[in-house]
Formats: sequence, structure tokens, C-alpha cells
Amino acid sequence: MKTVLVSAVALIDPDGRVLLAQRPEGKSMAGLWEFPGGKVEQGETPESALIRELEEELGINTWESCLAPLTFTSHSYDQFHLLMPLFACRKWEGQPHPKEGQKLKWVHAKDLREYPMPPADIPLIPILRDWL
Ligand SMILES: Nc1nc2c([nH]c(=O)n2[C@@H]2O[C@H](COP(=O)(O)OP(=O)(O)OP(=O)(O)O)[C@@H](O)[C@H]2O)c(=O)[nH]1
Repeated sequence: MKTVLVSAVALIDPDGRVLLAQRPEGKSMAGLWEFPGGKVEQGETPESALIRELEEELGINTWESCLAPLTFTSHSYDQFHLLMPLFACRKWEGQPHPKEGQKLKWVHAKDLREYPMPPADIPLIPILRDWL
């Protein structure tokens, strides 16, 4: 099976809340809440892919020096195996706003379980809760 590298980020606001984005209708796993990010394309690093995705999805800018490795998930879906590093980021420029029709929500760590997430993300929840 093909391993797909997807880079994702926990954006953390001054209140310690994390930004989740709801996958829009029409996409696979529509309605589930996920961390902003996306596939690492040819010639990109996980960091550069994330910087690009944050601009495309949320209209914010950040820098490699502001992306701290936090943890990762590794999960087999039917069609591919997902390998997803999760970075933490507390510093960016601009106000995150939905550029692709997705819903956005700042969520306290203790409330993360209330937001249905893709199966690959489930092991990340306690790690984030302990870390935040
Ligand atoms: N950004 C992001 N992707 C995730 C998370 N969890 C998870 O399983 N994924 C999966 O990782 C892939 C990310 O791909 P993408 O964001 O670049 O592209 P996409 O949603 O258009 O993908 P798709 O249309 O192929 O489903 C998707 O298959 C998505 O379901 C997460 O927390 N954040």
C-alpha cells in the first residue's frame, strides 16, 4: 500500500485553544474535524507544505522557525497508509479565516473529544491534551 505524507498543525491561540477545521461536503470524510494541513507535494518539505497550506486554507503566514514538531500519527486507510507529522505553532501573521468553505473552531483541549475526527487523529487527542 502507498504511504502518503500529510503535514498538519495544531495552531494554538493565547488561551491555549487549538484550531480545528471541518472537512467540507463532497470531500472524503466530510463533516469530520481535522487539523489544518495537507499532502506534502513533490519538492516540498513537511514544513514548506504546511506554510503553503496555511496560506491557501486559512490566509495566514507562518515561518519554519515557528513550527515545532509535536508528534505524529500513522494509520492505514482502505486506499492508502497515512503518515502525518503534527507540528505545534503559536505564532503567525493574520487572522485565520475559512478560504475553502470549511468551518473553523477554536477548541479547548478538554473539549477536543466532542469533535468527531478522522480515525488517524484519535491517538493525537490525549497527546495534545497532556501537552497543552
Ligand atoms: N489536513 C489533515 N488531513 C488529515 C487529518 N487526518 C486525516 O486523516 N487526514 C487525511 O489526510 C489527507 C489530507 O489530504 P489533503 O487535505 O491534502 O487533501 P484532500 O482533503 O483534498 O484529500 P482527499 O480529497 O484526497 O480526501 C486526507 O486524506 C485526510 O482525510 C488531519 O487532521 N488534517
